Amino acid sequence: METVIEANALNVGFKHKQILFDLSLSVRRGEIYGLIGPSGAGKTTLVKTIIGMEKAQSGSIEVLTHAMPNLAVMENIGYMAQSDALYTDLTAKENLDFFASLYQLKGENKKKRMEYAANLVNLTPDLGKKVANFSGGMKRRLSLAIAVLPDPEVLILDEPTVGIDPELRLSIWEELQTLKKKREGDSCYDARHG
Ligand SMILES: Nc1ncnc2c1ncn2[C@@H]1O[C@H](COP(=O)(O)OP(=O)(O)OP(=O)(O)O)[C@@H](O)[C@H]1O
Repeated sequence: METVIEANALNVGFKHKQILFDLSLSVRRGEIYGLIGPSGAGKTTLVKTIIGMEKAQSGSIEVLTHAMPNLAVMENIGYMAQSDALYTDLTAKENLDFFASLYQLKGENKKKRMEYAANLVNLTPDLGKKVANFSGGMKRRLSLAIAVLPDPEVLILDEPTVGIDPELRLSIWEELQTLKKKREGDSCYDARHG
């Protein structure tokens, strides 16, 4: 099976602190790859290095066979950050619409993807509400909806179900499993605490 994320001998650090030491990993197409570790271990740092937001001091990182950072590859990665990057003055629907446009979605396909993503996280009834009035869990759910919007080949989720109730958490994981089976094109990278 094709490798979609390939990290080799990565060393990443900030000023005087080394965070990742000689780290290598390989994620194949269709694989759900979970990363578990204590707070501060470097999970988010690794995620950011994979998508090209942090620079490695040495080593290499390729996504979909391209060295990162690579703008075209970025468009094929759904990324849900640990802290929600949402426009709180806009409604949930306006946020989805904005990010859908960033992902170059248009017309009927854009509408379908927005409906699918909102439904995935049970936010359809709340689409008209301003995000400023959302709870923490609702913001997490909207962030997850945004990550899946473009139907990406690689889905990177940093603690996706924190603050989401157990029932919805289960249904989100079931849906991610379905996505993986259905498309064989989704690779999920999930960072969470052990
Ligand atoms: N931009 C930065 N500048 C300096 N230090 C940083 C920076 N980003 C992260 N760190 C440090 O790197 C270490 C790893 O942080 P990181 O966020 O990757 O951990 P984590 O495993 O994701 O933790 P958590 O589970 O709490 O989110 C921490 O000690 C953190 O303070």
